[in-house]
Amino acid sequence: MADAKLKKAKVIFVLGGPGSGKGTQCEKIVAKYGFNHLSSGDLLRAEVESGSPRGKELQAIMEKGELVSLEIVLALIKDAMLKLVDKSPYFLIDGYPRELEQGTRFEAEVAGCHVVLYFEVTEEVMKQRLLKRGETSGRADDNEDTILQRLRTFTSKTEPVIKHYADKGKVIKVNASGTIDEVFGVVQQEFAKREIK
Ligand SMILES: Nc1ncnc2c1ncn2[C@H]1C[C@H](O)[C@@H](COP(=O)(O)OP(=O)(O)O)O1
Ligand SMILES: [Mg+2]
Repeated sequence: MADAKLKKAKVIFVLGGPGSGKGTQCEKIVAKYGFNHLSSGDLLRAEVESGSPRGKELQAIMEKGELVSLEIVLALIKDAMLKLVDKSPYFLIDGYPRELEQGTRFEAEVAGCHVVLYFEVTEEVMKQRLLKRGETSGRADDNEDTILQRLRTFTSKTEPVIKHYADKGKVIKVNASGTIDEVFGVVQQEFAKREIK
């Protein structure tokens, strides 16, 4: 059920393949605009860290590069949003929706989608960035086999989500192959065009 408190929420779905720079750009957006940032991956990893039975189940799924159940992700995001909505109405929802049903269920049960920020970059660049990140991230899924599986999951499941929102004129497509500051420059221009501030 949608919560009245979340009516004022302005949701920005942040999408892009693994390693496209979603987390990096969200950090820069938060620093400049003060928006709330929720990464479904971070919320899930926090659940794993907690060592709960649900966390253990989640870990097994994530190590295979598969997607976890819709109900769990939705509940984690909604709880987190309720705690933050008084701080800023804008929410960067990073790495969600991963598949179309996640988007439609989110819009029905949590809040509407204001806009989708999509970071586009080639698979080769994503792979290189992730292998580099894997040297220090400690993330179990930053290894070559899992990376390939995650890229495949992105193409088959998440690209249709982008198409769905593009058909509604809601997608801001950003070429994410430049430097971090170049990419952020484009993000700021696009936000200004849409009076996102
Ligand atoms: N524009 C850019 N140029 C070079 N490296 C970048 C970059 N944006 C991000 N990175 C680095 C930071 C990370 O080590 C890695 C993946 O970035 P990330 O923000 O964690 O991606 P995502 O959250 O989309 O998986 O690539
Ligand atoms: Mg990330």
